[in-house]
Amino acid sequence: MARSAAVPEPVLVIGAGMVGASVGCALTEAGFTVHLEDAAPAHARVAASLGAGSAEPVDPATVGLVVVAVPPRPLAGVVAAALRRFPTARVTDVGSVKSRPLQELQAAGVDLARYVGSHPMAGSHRAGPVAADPFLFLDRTWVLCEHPDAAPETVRAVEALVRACRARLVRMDPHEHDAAVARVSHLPHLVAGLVAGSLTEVPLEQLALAGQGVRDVTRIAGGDPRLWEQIITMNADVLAGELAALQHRFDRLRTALDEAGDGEAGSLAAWLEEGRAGTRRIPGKHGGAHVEWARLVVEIPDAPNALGRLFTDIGDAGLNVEDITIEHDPTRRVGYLSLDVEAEVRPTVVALLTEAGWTVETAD
Ligand SMILES: NC(=O)c1ccc[n+]([C@@H]2O[C@H](COP(=O)([O-])OP(=O)(O)OC[C@H]3O[C@@H](n4cnc5c(N)ncnc54)[C@H](O)[C@@H]3O)[C@@H](O)[C@H]2O)c1
Ligand SMILES: O=C(O)C(=O)C[C@]1(C(=O)O)C=C[C@@H](O)C=C1
Repeated sequence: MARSAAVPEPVLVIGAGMVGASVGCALTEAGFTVHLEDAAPAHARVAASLGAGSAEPVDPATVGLVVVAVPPRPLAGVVAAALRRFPTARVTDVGSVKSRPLQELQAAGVDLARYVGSHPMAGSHRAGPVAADPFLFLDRTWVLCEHPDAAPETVRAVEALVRACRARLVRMDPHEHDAAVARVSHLPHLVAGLVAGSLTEVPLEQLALAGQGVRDVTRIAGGDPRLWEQIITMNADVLAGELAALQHRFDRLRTALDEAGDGEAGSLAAWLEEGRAGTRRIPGKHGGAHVEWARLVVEIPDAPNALGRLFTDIGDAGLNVEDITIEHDPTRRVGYLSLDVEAEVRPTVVALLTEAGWTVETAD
């Protein structure tokens, strides 16, 4: 992988957990020298063994960039200490909340010329270095939250970090950032927790029916409660307003349900339609507009290289497949490959594959 210029080296990642170790892996993969430090030294060692950098101490005078990837509560203290310990290094952090840590640093009178906060909008419900992924940030948004005291070279160093991790840079004021993540990250996490929490009271024989729907809605609720308690607490003021708006939606749902029970399904249909409209507003890949995928299922004979032939046929036709899943028929010696393609090209794909001799089932 080619090195992108201007990430000041060596880089020191403080907090070698899921995000820190992923930053280390991405930078190491891009050819940069990375050192790792963690309050739990075993985390730094595990991250190093996974290719995130070196767990050996670094000469403080040489450090070019410090990436602080610790939980939100200790974050400002760790940033302040890093500015003292590494006198020529630029410092950033990847914390999920941006206003409170900045306020804490400003209140402590820290000189912030060498610090600017940032936040990669990529993560996982898993914690610790074992969840590290060098491609975590690939084509994901990474928010840079500038403040008036940040020196231009500091901003440039963090821009270079984002580029080296192959993410897409977005600039936002810290307050604006916290308002946005309250809506697109923190509130969704709380709502997932509401649904998942209610599952603790569902009998096991009912849970046995769980399909993909409930898994999709609850996955993020599996995140580390110790981390999320800190994220939510540090953005609690903004979230209070979001919860009030949600309560209003909830009340509308109650009324719509009562009306539906009385044979008047109009407002329930409108409520559901609004939900669907919301899903369509979420940007698609590469930050582009939402794209509606259409699914088709191809029967794959249990024969040598059947999958290879299918992908050759798809590739020869110049078609782009967005996602695939494979299921095996329990009774016949065939498998079923589900292909997600752009809705508008589905008829073309069906026609081409049928012509090439494949048995294609469509949902219609
Ligand atoms: N989890 C996500 O999806 C996600 C995504 C983007 C940003 N973030 C942010 O990234 C940061 C790290 O989150 P994570 O998911 O990697 O958590 P994690 O629990 O996987 O890792 C945190 C690491 O920090 C270490 N640590 C804690 N206090 C420390 C201290 N004072 N000094 C040095 N090391 C310390 C822990 O031992 C742990 O290894 C948080 O601020 C979080 O808000 C998380
Ligand atoms: O994918 C997940 O598991 C996440 O929750 C990642 C997620 C998000 O809400 O998108 C969570 C918190 C972070 O601050 C950034 C990213």
